[in-house]
This record gives sequence, structure tokens and C-alpha cells, in this order.
Amino acid sequence: MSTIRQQIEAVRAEYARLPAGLLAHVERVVAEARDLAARWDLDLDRVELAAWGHDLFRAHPPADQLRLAAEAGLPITETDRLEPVLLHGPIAAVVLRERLGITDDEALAAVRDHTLGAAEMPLIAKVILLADKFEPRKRQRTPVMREIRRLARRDLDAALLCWADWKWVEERTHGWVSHPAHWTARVRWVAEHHADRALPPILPLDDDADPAFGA
Ligand SMILES: Nc1ncnc2c1ncn2[C@@H]1O[C@H](COP(=O)(O)OP(=O)(O)OP(=O)(O)OP(=O)(O)OC[C@H]2O[C@@H](n3cnc4c(N)ncnc43)[C@H](O)[C@@H]2O)[C@@H](O)[C@H]1O
Repeated sequence: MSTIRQQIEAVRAEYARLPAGLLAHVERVVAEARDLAARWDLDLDRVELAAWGHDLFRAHPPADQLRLAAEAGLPITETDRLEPVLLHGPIAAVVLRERLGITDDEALAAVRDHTLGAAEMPLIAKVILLADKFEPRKRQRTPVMREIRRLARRDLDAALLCWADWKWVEERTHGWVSHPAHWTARVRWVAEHHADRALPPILPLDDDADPAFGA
């Protein structure tokens, strides 16, 4: 069985066949994810492994992404057929497990869910999703990502929710459909956010005590 550092080197070697621009992005995500992981006291090697794996299939043509997803037995929704790029994380998670022998379930979940999020996410997955969204190039392109980055240092869940709000606007702007998996995650995050900030109980209405009703 290989060590985690050997697994990282094996995944990293795969980028030799991929576009230089993608490698540069992944290197930025690795640095960003390690920084955030250190703040949340996570195992840096496991986070780095997930960061290296997350975009292995990002640059593949859409037809290949659809074919690979079908070969891997992944569920393919109507939204995935319209936008096969949404399958690149799930494909990478399967290939990392089956071809590269990676068995760290939380790291694989982070790879799988880095585009859409999921209702249940281990800390590693939250860190990878957010680091991918606010690595330096992206926060230069989308300045609101700087605020989400600042928030992630204090509260990962609030940062995810803010990213989901931003994404909702992005989807409407581009005329994209919200992916069902992302919507399920978002609904859960909103419910958890409000549960954490419980409102005072609503008192029963007493119409008789209300002068407006006594008249
Ligand atoms: N072939 C290539 N050659 C050279 N460089 C390359 C390359 N491919 C990638 N790169 C480089 O790698 C960088 C990183 O790629 P990404 O990290 O995928 O960066 P991105 O395209 O800006 O998308 P995003 O940050 O939203 O990422 P996500 O996985 O969430 O989302 C992934 C995509 O899903 C799409 N998406 C998300 N939600 C969607 C929805 N609901 N409907 C439709 N599409 C949706 C968006 O188009 C988004 O771009 C690129 O910016 C580029 O510099």
C-alpha cells in the first residue's frame, strides 16, 4: 500500500498530460487549501491529495466526460447531459479510487463534490470547494470571493452559504439550470443556518386581548 505522499506524487504526475493552465490553477488551489486547512487544524497531506485530484478531468472534452461517467456507472441527470463539465469531480473520484488506489473516503468526497457541494460534507470537502472558488486568480476575477475567503477563516458553513447565494445569481445570469444535487445541498445549508440561529417562539394569537378585534 502506498503512502499518502506517494499518492500525491502519482496524482500530480497525471497533470503532465493536461493543459498548463489547468496545472497552474490546481497549484493555486493546493496552496489555498493548505492555508485554509491549517487554520481549521486539518491533516495537510489529505487536503493536498484532494486538491491535486479535484480537477483531473476538468479539461476533458464534454463527450469524453459523458462517456467516462457512463463507464464509471455514475448517475447522469438531465442537467449533467446539458453541461457534462459538472461530471468532472465525480469521474475523478472514481478514477482516483479505482486506478490510483486512493481509499480516503473524505478526500474522495471532496473531489466528487467540489463543483456542486453536498448536503453532508466532511471538513476537507468544504475546504476544497471553497479554496477552488477563491484561489488568487478567481478572487481577482470575482472580487466578492475575497469576502467569502475572509468569512471562511471564521465560519466555513457561512462561507459555503454565501458562495451558494452567489452561485444562485450566477446561474440566473447565465440561464443555467440549478443542478438537483446543488439545490438539495443549498436547502440543507439554509435550514441548518436558520436552526443555528433559532428565533424566539411565536406566541399564540389572542384576538380578544387585541384592541383592534374588540371594537
Ligand atoms: N482545457 C483547458 N485548457 C487550459 N486551461 C484550462 C482548461 N480547463 C480548465 N482550465 C483552467 O483551469 C481553471 C480552473 O477550472 P475551474 O476550477 O473549473 O474554473 P471555472 O471554469 O472558472 O469554474 P468554477 O470556479 O465555477 O469551477 P467549478 O468546478 O465549480 O465549475 C466548473 C464549471 O461548471 C460550470 N457550471 C457550474 N454550475 C453550473 C450549472 N448549474 N449549470 C451549468 N454549468 C455550470 C461552469 O461553467 C464552471 O466553469 C480555468 O479557469 C482555466 O484557467
